Amino acid sequence: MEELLTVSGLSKTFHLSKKQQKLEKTTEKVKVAVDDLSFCTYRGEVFGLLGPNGAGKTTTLRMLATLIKPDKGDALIDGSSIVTDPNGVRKKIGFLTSELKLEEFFTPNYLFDFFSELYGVDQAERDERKRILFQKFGVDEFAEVKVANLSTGMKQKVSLIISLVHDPQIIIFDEPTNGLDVITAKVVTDFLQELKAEGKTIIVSTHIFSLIEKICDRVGIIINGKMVLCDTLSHVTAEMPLEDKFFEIYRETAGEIV
Ligand SMILES: Nc1ncnc2c1ncn2[C@@H]1O[C@H](COP(=O)(O)OP(=O)(O)OP(=O)(O)O)[C@@H](O)[C@H]1O
Repeated sequence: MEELLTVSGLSKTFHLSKKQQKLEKTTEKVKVAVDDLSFCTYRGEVFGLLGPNGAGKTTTLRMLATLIKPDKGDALIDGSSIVTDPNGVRKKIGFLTSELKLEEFFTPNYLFDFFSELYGVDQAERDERKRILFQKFGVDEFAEVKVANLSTGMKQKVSLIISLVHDPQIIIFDEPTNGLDVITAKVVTDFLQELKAEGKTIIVSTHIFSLIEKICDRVGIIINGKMVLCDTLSHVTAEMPLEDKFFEIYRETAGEIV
């Protein structure tokens, strides 16, 4: 199996403002969000990063997507380093987060073309990809409607499509079904399975056990910024269901659940 993503000792600490200290209910001035994290992802697999709120999933994926820099460590994505070659990484990945805000004034059609041009996608290729993706997600009817007037689910579908304009081989999704209604969540989950069938490598973060069980080949459990278990889903669930295993590990590492 070929390692397509190799994460080595990634760490990220945030300085907390007074307001953040209050929100986090702490007097500590810093927060270690990601603590010496290492794992790998093989070509063509779906890797799930599972963890509770605040575990460090989003921070990890934002570092992999080169949106923020690690304090320590590195990750190689298809040979490109997130530290020394962020532009190389950006060409190879698609990054989607439920927090992605599309510019409300523009239409899906305009945004697709805009981002395709940004990535240097050939026009014929762009039009064909747009036709397929717009049809698959029912965006064609809304192609000329301003983002501001789209429903939340439709906005999320457009964000997903936009993240794929350059047909990336590696797709990084932060909480892909967060905030979606059940129908849209299913469309997105089914699509992830289609992408996997096409041979794409997918990294998803989630706190939803069923999503991991449905689509992931391997899973990494992250608690308090540390990777506490990383293995194939079949190994992790050999003795008990994923949810039970997760809580067993959680009690061992973070203490009793209150
Ligand atoms: N920009 C920031 N400044 C200060 N603290 C931050 C910042 N971003 C994240 N954190 C803190 O780092 C920790 C990890 O956050 P992160 O968003 O990575 O967790 P997560 O596992 O994605 O959680 P969730 O499921 O709630 O999104 C949290 O305590 C969070 O409050």
